[in-house]
Amino acid sequence: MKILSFRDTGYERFVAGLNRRAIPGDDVREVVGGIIDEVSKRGDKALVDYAERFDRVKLKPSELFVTADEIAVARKLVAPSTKRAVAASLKNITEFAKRSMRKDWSYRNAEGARVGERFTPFDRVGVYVPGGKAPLVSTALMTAGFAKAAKVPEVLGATPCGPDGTVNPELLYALSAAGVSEIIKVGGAQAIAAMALGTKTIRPVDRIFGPGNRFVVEAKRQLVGAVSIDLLPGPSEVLVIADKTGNPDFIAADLLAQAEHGGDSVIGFLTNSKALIGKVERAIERQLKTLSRADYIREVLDKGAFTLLVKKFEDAIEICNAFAPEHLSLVCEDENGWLKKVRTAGAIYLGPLSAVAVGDFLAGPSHTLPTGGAGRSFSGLRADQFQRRTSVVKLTAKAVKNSLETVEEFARIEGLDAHGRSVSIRVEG
Ligand SMILES: NC(=O)c1ccc[n+]([C@@H]2O[C@H](COP(=O)([O-])OP(=O)(O)OC[C@H]3O[C@@H](n4cnc5c(N)ncnc54)[C@H](O)[C@@H]3O)[C@@H](O)[C@H]2O)c1
Ligand SMILES: [Zn+2]
Repeated sequence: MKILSFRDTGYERFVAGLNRRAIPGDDVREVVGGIIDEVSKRGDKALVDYAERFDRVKLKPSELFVTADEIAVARKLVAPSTKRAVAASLKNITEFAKRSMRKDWSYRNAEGARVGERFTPFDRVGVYVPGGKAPLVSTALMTAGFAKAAKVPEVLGATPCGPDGTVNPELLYALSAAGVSEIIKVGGAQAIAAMALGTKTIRPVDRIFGPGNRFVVEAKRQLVGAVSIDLLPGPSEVLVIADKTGNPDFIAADLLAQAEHGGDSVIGFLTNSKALIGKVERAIERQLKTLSRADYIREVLDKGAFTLLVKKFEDAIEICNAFAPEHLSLVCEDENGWLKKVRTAGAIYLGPLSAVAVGDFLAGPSHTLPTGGAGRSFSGLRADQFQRRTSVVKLTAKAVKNSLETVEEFARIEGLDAHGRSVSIRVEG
């Protein structure tokens, strides 16, 4: 793990580099552009070819969908303890979603017109669940669970299948428990293209949700316009900010948990306590010995982890706001005071006991969060993103009359006579 102190040369440059913009590289942009093009021209045939190339599976176009039988088998295979865990997580998700959903409202404006907003669920959405490295059961819930809470009638799930053509039964169970109506065994950028553009067998959706690797994220970005999207949730990251009160064992555990997410993970630890850095390092070494994937985690830490000794605690908060971490663990005295100063983090875990993993699986807010600096411009996935918004305007005779003078003035300036007339005619009549 890289360790830098504010006294070191290179510190300023490193910190400046943490002020990121989520701009994809040329290579990913081109690869994904090509995939979208192929799917739009060759539809299901392209999906079958990419499944063979990237997921090493031979499928026929008729085998792209998970069958009702496969779901039924998954339901039987899944252990009661898994069913309980899925239910516990869905319960919190549903309650959290209910509270963040937008509600219809109206009021009378200055001229006496009734104006308001109406919210209706999207008709058909797509939910991508990554499947490249692990069956992300929790991600199925943290996306589709919100669609269900918002009462979206049609939810198309997409996830890559294994070389034997099957999808992990726990994942199938979770998708079905979260109310997904159809599931395609398609991964990567090609899945996003298929959901956005449609193919012979796959009907297109109105909006696409869910995280993925850089190919998935880039496909969502390129297809905005054909569909809308939730956000750009890519490879996971954590920033831990602690003062001298930080518990080194807990901090080490969170950093190791984050590293477990894999190759592209970014893991940062910021503190104004030099003593804590040494303690956390030793705790990491101690805990690594007890973990089954120690070698792998060590590699991820070497590649993506950094520790910074900042001069003042507020420097850490400033770096955090520039970095816009997906997850922030904030452990310090006066945590509520410092909390107010954090603006760009996707999700904040407050205090020593708030393990990020509880948010990953259970707490209620979606773990689908902006990464790569996108937290400056996007928020995490929310239930109200599954609602389409429409405004409603209703005029009474009095409101038309009261509106006339202002409308006529705008109509005159903009040279739109017919607009003025369409209102005056209602007053005269
Ligand atoms: N930000 C969040 O909220 C959040 C939540 C969960 C997961 N994630 C992230 O999602 C990611 C999941 O990644 P993953 O790879 O395991 O699964 P994935 O399903 O996103 O990607 C697998 C697919 O990528 C495509 N692919 C692989 N190599 C390719 C190549 N060279 N060219 C073109 N396409 C290629 C293949 O089609 C494959 O099916 C992780 O980085 C994880 O951190 C983020
Ligand atoms: Zn995690």
